[in-house]
Amino acid sequence: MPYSSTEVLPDAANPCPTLGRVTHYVDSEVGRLGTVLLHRPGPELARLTPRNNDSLLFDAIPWVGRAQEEHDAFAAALRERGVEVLYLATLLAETLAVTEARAELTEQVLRSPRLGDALRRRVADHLSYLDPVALAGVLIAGLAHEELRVSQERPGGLVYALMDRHDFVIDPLPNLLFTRDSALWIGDRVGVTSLAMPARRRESTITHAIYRYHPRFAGTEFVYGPELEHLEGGDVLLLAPGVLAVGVGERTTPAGAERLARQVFAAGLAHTILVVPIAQERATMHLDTVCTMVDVDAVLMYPNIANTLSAYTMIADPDGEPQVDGPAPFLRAAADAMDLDRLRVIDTGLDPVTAEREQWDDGNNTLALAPRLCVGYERNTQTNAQLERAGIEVIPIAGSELGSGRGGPRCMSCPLVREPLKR
Ligand SMILES: NC(=[NH2+])NCCC[C@H](N)C(=O)O
Repeated sequence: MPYSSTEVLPDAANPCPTLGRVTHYVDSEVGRLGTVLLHRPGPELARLTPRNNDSLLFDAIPWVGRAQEEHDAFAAALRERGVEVLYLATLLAETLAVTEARAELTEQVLRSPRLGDALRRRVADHLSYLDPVALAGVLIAGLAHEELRVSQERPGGLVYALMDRHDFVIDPLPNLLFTRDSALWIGDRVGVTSLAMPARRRESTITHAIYRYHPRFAGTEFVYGPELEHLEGGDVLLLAPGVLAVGVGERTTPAGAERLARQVFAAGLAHTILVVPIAQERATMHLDTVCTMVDVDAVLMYPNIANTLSAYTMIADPDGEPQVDGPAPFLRAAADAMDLDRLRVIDTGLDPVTAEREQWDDGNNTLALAPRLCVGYERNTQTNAQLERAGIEVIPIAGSELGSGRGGPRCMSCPLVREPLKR
């Protein structure tokens, strides 16, 4: 079955420079991690206030300097294990050196109907003077009312005059930190996702531009686009080569899961998609908040739902049309699709209260660096102890500030290269 192409195997042991064409390839959650995309949090986090943190999807006001230290330690832990770390802001600045990319990203910001013509002209003029690094900074951290100078020669019009001092002319993107959600790789193709929450929609204009215009990604084919039905990367797990699980709930819609199935079937990237309904709540906004993989046949799962999670199985009929079957218990359906007798479950909590606390703090959201080796937040002591007992090594990282956005190591990383799993 042509669901993965073997001609494009990457050399994971051989890190590549940011510029120049490289082969990217991911066919599982656990194959040895070669390259990952991170975003070091910056001034966009300093935009969070008690007035806007809810709509910007943060549960607290992070201490920016400490969040950066925690993030640097996360990146260092990955590099120490031979992982190439790419930074989104660097790729964005390099992308903005391409004239079409700069024009497109600027135009997308200016298109906002909130601006009005006079302010739009003023913002266009302001942005036109910025070099690629500074423009990348504004696209990420936004532009505050106070940061835009207006005068008689450079008027901001009625909109600027009536704007609250605390409003943004360009909204910041504090959730770019969670690079998992705005794009995903399946095999050698990238999918730019379609984010559900208004505070995050503009993120995919950035990932779309990077993957279309940055020389490193020249020729990469797309398996999903931001104009399609809602789909977020945190909901997509590559259970095994050819087998995907897609959570549907607060973010990814059933229509998004069905669209992804059509696209991956048409591209020959998978033969089975398991669609997993999850509660439409903040605590379980993505499938990866309750389930991540830690070995080729093992998942770390929130115990309070492990036995109630169900799945609809989609396979392609001979015309490529998705056929839906189920629901069936998720663990059974997954094992069948993965051709295993059973999927091992590492239970995260000892009692329901500890489980609930550690799930909230992203205990279930681990990033596998290889089979049986993962990164997890150190604060989830009981979850990590359970993992160690099950023979999974945990690299603990601090996340007291990073965690205030409700995302753990998996959310904060988008793998671009993993060693292919042997089938
Ligand atoms: N893959 C994930 N679980 N991502 C977590 C994203 C958290 C982010 N604050 C949001 O609400 O969108």
